[in-house]
Amino acid sequence: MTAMVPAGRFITFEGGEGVGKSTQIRLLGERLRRAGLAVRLTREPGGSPRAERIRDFLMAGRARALGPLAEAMLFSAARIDHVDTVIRPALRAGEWVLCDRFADSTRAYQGVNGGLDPQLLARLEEVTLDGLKPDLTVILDLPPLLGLQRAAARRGDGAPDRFESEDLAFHMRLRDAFLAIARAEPERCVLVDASGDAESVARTIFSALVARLGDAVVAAPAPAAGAAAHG
Ligand SMILES: Nc1ncnc2c1ncn2[C@@H]1O[C@H](COP(=O)(O)OP(=O)(O)O)[C@@H](O)[C@H]1O
Ligand SMILES: Cc1cn([C@H]2C[C@H](O)[C@@H](COP(=O)(O)OP(=O)(O)O)O2)c(=O)[nH]c1=O
Repeated sequence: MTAMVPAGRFITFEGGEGVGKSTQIRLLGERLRRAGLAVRLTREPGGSPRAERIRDFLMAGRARALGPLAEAMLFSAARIDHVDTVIRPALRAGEWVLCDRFADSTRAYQGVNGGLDPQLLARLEEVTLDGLKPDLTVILDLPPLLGLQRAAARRGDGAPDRFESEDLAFHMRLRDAFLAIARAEPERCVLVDASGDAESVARTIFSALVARLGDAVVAAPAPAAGAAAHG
């Protein structure tokens, strides 16, 4: 008889450009590993070999000419592979999956991007996720100009990608779209002010996580002596 593995937890990070998602995922991942949990960091679009190929196409802006609906479908196609081949198997194996962007990014970016019927987008999300729902979604909030400045500083001389190059009005609407998601689903989402330094934002996120999923964090097996905090 095989021992029952407790199911993992699925935590997604969302927000506009340069809000600090990658930084915070890394910090939370390190902290959860130190607590003895098996942690998997992943991202969208991408996260599996097939989805990464779709990512390259999307981020180069090559799907833009196909129009907003086709672009939304490509993000969803990448997500189906990522969910099936990475996220669900990891959760079944008891891992804590931390994902940099997920379905809320399609709601916000493709919703703001243009003229799509919200009901159609909602239906697309439903068939794409097939019942999968994050246990917690951290929405990082920052004034768009600040996020774009952070993203530009990170990029250096490189060209802005498909959505960084949209105008400021787009990024203001995007912020409102994420705030609306946080308001509409308070049981799933936690809204975090991302304007502080990385360590203080990380502390806020960890407190929220303990408040929402505390039992699971506390029930984690103690890390083995000398265990690496990464890997
Ligand atoms: N709290 C913070 N304060 C200032 N700079 C930050 C903070 N968090 C991240 N950064 C920096 O801002 C840039 C974007 O952060 P990143 O984590 O890559 O954001 P995202 O994944 O949301 O695009 C990086 O250069 C990062 O080092
Ligand atoms: C997952 C997803 C991302 N996106 C956009 C958001 C980002 O501009 C881009 C992902 O690029 P990425 O380099 O991961 O950006 P960031 O560091 O801001 O997370 O794709 C969508 O438009 N729809 C989606 O469903």
